[in-house]
Amino acid sequence: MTAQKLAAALQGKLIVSCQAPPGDPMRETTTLVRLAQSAVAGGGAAIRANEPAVVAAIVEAVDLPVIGLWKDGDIGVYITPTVRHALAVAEAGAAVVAADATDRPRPDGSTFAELVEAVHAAGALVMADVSTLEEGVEAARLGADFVSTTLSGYVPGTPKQTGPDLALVAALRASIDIPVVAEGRINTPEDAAEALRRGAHSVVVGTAITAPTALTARFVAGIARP
Ligand SMILES: CC(=O)N[C@H](C=O)[C@@H](O)[C@H](O)[C@H](O)COP(=O)(O)O
Repeated sequence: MTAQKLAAALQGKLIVSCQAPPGDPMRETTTLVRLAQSAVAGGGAAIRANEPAVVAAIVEAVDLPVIGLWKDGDIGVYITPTVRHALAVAEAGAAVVAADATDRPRPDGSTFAELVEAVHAAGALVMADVSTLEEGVEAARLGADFVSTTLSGYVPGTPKQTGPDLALVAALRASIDIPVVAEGRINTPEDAAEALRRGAHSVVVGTAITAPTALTARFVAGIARP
């Protein structure tokens, strides 16, 4: 699919992230496929999913574009950290490969520009997961098709917030021409609508829809006696 066609399909729409952390009972391929099917039934416009085997199973099971990634570890650059990871996600059938586009060193010594080139050569699009305005501007210059605020709050020096980084959404929207995706800590439908008002092209929601362990813990903390 071309970037223009996909962007048109996702404008103003909800992308549902169907992931589960290591050790979580939901981290099982058929369970994650069911989550993706539920996202389809509820009106989601695309799925974001982790790991080639899960991406492939969801591509097979649902008729929506899949934004794939491959998390490896949880420190430094861990979202699709190398060209090898990116190509495996593209080969699994993802329409879009999401990858860390921060300015930190990548484990294979490659550059984000090389990843973009390799993914495009494999026939997929690229979503740049960034933590700052500068990274988003650079990712757009390097040929990313979408920029997402995924990593704001998770990279040292970026604001720790309980909700989405709406200031980053607005700043990116004012600075680059490619679609800006709001992602990270979108906790409510109101957060999602506000992100669109602030200039997001689409919104990605994960935890608030697909993470019963984290949601249960949130309620448990909410009713704990002080
Ligand atoms: C920082 C990082 O590793 N983010 C990951 C990226 O794929 C996922 O763990 C998040 O669930 C996803 O970004 C959606 O965000 P939220 O779950 O807050 O709606």
